[in-house]
Amino acid sequence: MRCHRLALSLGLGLLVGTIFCALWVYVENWLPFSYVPYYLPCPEIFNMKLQYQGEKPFRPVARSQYPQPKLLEQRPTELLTLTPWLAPIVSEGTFDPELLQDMYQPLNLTIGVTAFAVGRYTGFVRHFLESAERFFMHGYRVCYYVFTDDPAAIPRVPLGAGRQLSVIPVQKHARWEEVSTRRMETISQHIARRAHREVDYLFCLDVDMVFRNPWGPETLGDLVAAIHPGYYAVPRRLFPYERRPVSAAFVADGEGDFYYGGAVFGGRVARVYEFARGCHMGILADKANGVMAAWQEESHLNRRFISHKPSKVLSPEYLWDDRKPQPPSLKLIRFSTLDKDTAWLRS
Ligand SMILES: CC(=O)N[C@H]1[C@@H](OP(=O)(O)OP(=O)(O)OC[C@H]2O[C@@H](n3ccc(=O)[nH]c3=O)[C@H](O)[C@@H]2O)O[C@H](CO)[C@H](O)[C@@H]1O
Ligand SMILES: [Mn+2]
Repeated sequence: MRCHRLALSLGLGLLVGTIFCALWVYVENWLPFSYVPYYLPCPEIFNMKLQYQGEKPFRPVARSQYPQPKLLEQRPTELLTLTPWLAPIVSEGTFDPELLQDMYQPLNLTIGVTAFAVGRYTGFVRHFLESAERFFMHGYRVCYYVFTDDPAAIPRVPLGAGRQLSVIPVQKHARWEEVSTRRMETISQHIARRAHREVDYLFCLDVDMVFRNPWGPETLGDLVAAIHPGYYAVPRRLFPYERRPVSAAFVADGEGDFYYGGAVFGGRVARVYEFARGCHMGILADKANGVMAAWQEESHLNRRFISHKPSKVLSPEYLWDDRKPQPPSLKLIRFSTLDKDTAWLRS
């Protein structure tokens, strides 16, 4: 009998103990535990859990038929300031340079520039760099990446504080179209290998050009395109897009926003990587089919900007051509193509 009672009380004790433990674990989960000293104003913030919603993947624009935005829409001397997808179109008078300077300077940004100088194009580097030192992103850290087949021919232009030049050897291709087109491949590889660690923003520029007026933080954006000086007042059916459906750069009639120049594009380094890589993919697809697009990588760039809209558009102030007279709609020229002997350069 005694034995029976002992076993019963032991079992009961075990049951009570188990219930107590389970209750404790349950209650402990509900107790707001905190390692935060009492003097913090709102310790409960440390016990709050954020419900992260995975970042939505970017989807290319699928709709292709809609009215063309016109740069000279309002009055012949006034440029459009906003695209239909709400990207600012940057031109003199649309921004306050001092305000932008105050906003961007404390961010301590580094801006990269790529320029290719292959073959006789090495002759442009001095003028390009000297004018950039005068006008490009004044007061910011700048990394110039000059890609060349002849490093010895690149002049050592004196650079301002916080500005540096890297000369990167590249292979020379026999045809100039190949040199121009291969830039997309080289740029994306260079970003992946190196530039993504060194710069916040990257601009990819033609080297046969010169800066004539300030180019500042107003140009910074996620993905930046520049309107080509030859086609800013032209209906889009006359844009020199690639029109053969066999090419990956094909653009149908009735598609397109602005015709952008291949001489200027840029943005946040990660976005430039995606962009240049995408263009390179199109170029590779064309190559596999034995096709060279009408304006080489510029055709692929234009194709891609239709589905991957730029978040900021630079007016032709940022991509002008010295061979054209300055129109009344442009208050100043900031970056311009030099008059050059194309046949000699490319021979
Ligand atoms: C204003 C504008 O949008 N210009 C575009 C246009 O003509 P462009 O006549 O301006 O092309 P271009 O002769 O300047 O070549 C483009 C760039 O490739 C480099 N390069 C080219 C050839 C060479 O032998 N060595 C060399 O280094 C150099 O950096 C040059 O600036 O069409 C080209 C493709 O056909 C590019 O899309 C250019 O960006
Ligand atoms: Mn050029």
